[in-house]
Amino acid sequence: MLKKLYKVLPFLIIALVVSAAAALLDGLVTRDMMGLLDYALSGDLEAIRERAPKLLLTATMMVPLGILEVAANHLYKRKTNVKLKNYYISRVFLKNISKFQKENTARYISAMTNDFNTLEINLIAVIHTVCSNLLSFLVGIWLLSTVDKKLIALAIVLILLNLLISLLTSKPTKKAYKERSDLFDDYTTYIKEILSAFHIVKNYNLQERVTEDYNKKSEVIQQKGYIIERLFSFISSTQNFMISSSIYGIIGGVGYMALTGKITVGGLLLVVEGVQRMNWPVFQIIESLPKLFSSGNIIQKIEGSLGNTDSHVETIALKEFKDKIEFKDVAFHYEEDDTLILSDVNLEFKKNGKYLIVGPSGGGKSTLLKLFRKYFNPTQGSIYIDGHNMKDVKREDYFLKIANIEQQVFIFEDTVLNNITLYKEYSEEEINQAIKMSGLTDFVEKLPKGLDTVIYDNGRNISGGERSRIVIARALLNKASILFMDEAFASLDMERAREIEKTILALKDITVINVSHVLFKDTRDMYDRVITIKKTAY
Ligand SMILES: Nc1ncnc2c1ncn2[C@@H]1O[C@H](COP(=O)(O)OP(=O)(O)OP(=O)(O)O)[C@@H](O)[C@H]1O
Repeated sequence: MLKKLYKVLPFLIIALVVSAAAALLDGLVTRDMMGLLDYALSGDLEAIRERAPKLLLTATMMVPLGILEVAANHLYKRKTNVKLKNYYISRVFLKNISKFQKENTARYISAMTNDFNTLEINLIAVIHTVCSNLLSFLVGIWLLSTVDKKLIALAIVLILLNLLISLLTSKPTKKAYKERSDLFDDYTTYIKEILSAFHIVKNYNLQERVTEDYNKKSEVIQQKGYIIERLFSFISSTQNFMISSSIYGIIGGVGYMALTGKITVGGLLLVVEGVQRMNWPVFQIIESLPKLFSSGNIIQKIEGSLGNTDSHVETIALKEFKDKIEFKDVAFHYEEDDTLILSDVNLEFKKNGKYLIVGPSGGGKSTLLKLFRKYFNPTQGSIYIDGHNMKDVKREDYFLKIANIEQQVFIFEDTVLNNITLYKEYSEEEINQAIKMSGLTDFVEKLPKGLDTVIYDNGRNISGGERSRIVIARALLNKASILFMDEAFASLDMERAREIEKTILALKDITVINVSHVLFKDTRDMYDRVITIKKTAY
């Protein structure tokens, strides 16, 4: 993940160059002003007249440079945030479907919200803060060195002292941030759960209990936030003390030099100004370093959520489904349980054939479909597509050939049209045909804006049957070679289900594999084969 930061290095460099220019210009203005003060005290009006316009011009340039500095910093932060988030989401989508489904999605939500926010503040902003403050600090040293080079040694002592505090405090800071991030994972899971179970909470009058639990969890998170703040206030006050003592030491030293006539009044003020200029950057750097160090743990945690990816390399490209899919001596059990769900499966599915899979509840029908869909590989035996072991077939090629109609329907918060086409280009005729075949014509005609009507919140404003017909239209439009259906008609009335099933079974150029509890007498004969799965696991 850190490697991605190299890609935004040019933006960081631009931001720092602008910051350096602004700090240098500021330093020059300060130095020249103190010079003018010395001329004023010595009554040299000629020198003042000569230098004042130049100083005024230089000082005016500070305004546009300041604006540019803010803009460049903002650009760097924006680019970096977007880059890291892009990297994360694209890696998440590289995950195998089965592995992803096994994990708690709250982990990703927490990473994409809380952990990325922490990184934005503790890593992305801090990298810029540390570098730009270092530049301001160097300008401060330069100002001191124009008065007396020995003062640089004092500045170095100041840095070392504060660096030591940072290192000493970084360990507890790291720990507190990691604990807080883990707490956020649990918290997100919990919120996700109570919101998904909203109706159960209301129906069973569990509001009080849930509110109490929620308050307790919020309290723990707030407490952890308070511990982090307390830690930082301790760090800041110790640093304040160290920095103030060092500054007073330096000011005392140059005060003595001024009294003994070793430096001018302008020089004295320049030293005070230089020290002040070093004070703020040092404070900022030291405050930021523990945050920067704590980012390592968060990055590790984010990277951890990206693990668990399939390492098997698929080598076979599949241009077209030409002939058949065969299950040869296939047995399967889920990773976390040794009980065989399927065993001795020897089946052949011909291209454009129509197959119905029936069997008892828990018999393994959906599991068989998951093997078909490449969510899992068989524990024993193999599945072949056109003679190629399915395990080695590139999933992106295979997924282009298949369409799915499942019981669990997902509808995007978008128009009916986009939900049917899934943002791909189809002709009007193709779209109308899919709408007709899935029995959506009446529904679309009644909609206030027709196909442009927006469906809200996973289909809140439409019925279960309408949602499932949208998904049927989506699958038909996709013109896949193989259509997998898992209790696809469960939310439809018998009449409509039978009608759509007939339409689908009448399609010539598609292989249909339909898992269903229900077997209609009048569609039975339209299938090439009805396969009954027997329950293996008891
Ligand atoms: N992800 C999983 N991890 C472990 N066991 C699972 C998993 N999914 C399903 N099972 C188990 O596998 C068995 C078969 O489940 P499956 O969903 O394939 O059956 P099914 O025939 O489709 O049932 P139904 O008709 O009730 O949907 C069940 O005993 C189930 O508990």
